[in-house]
Amino acid sequence: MSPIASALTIAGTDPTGGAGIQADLKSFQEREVYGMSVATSIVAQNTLGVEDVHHLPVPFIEKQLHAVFHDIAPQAVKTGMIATSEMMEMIAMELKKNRMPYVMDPVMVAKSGHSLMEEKTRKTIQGSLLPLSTVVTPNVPEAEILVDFPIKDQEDAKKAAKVIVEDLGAQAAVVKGGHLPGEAIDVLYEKKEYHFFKSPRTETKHTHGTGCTFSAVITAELAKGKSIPEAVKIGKDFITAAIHYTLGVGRGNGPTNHWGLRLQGVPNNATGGNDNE
Ligand SMILES: Nc1ncnc2c1ncn2[C@@H]1O[C@H](COP(=O)(O)OP(=O)(O)O)[C@@H](O)[C@H]1O
Ligand SMILES: Cc1ncc(COP(=O)(O)OP(=O)(O)O)c(N)n1
Repeated sequence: MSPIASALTIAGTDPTGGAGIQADLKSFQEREVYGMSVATSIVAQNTLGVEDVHHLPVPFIEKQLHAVFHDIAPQAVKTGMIATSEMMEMIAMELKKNRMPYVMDPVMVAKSGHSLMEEKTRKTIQGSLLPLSTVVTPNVPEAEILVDFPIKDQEDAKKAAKVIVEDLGAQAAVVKGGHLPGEAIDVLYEKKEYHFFKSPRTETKHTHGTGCTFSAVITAELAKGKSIPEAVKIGKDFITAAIHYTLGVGRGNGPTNHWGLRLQGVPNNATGGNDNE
């Protein structure tokens, strides 16, 4: 029997289940990867926005990491919301001791506009976690902060992905295109090559946690031994379906449908979810 692939998410929480470690665990499960999670910050949020944030003490986050690493070794790890430099530096130390494929989703601001990363931490990321990362998955606003220039179109996105790899030290970078107009096109730069992942844009407000879900699926696929382009392709297909087959829950920006990919080809979407045709 082949060993069970397992993945670890190190991120904040979302009690309504659409983002953070809750979304990551749903994504791991959908990809048949055993999911584990370490909480960094407890976030009181829903589809309408963020009410409050409680950062866990760094030693307690470290204890959670040791509890995982001393018992069930993950084959891949991702980080999501890491709010403070102190958290980031401790996590970087732990990831240096436990080397494995590492996806960094540089969560900085929630879709509601609430900051999820302290201002000074935005620069810490470049000297700590970014050089350790196998794949970095910034959206356009996050990429603009990392590379310190505006990203207005696909050419800028290509330039940013290349800078994140060649100047900032990531092994690969995906600059996601959800915040740019037109089709949803993500640009991957890896091994001096570009790969483009394109999907029609679904006109919907229910895109809460799209970045979390996308990066979690990439993590799950890397845990199963897929190449970076293969993992990103599956992540793209997964998030495209998750947005398309929206659940329509929540009074604000609702979550995506983590079983959306299973609905493709199912007549009348027998297992729930609305078809965003
Ligand atoms: N309305 C949409 N329709 C289809 N795909 C989308 C849509 N919005 C975002 N995506 C895709 O979802 C993923 C997340 O992208 P993006 O929204 O840019 O990141 P984030 O969720 O971190 O802000 C990317 O693969 C992007 O192409
Ligand atoms: C705990 C936590 N992590 C990440 C997010 C970001 O989700 P969202 O606000 O939907 O923004 P995207 O990055 O997915 O566009 C969050 N809200 N909470």
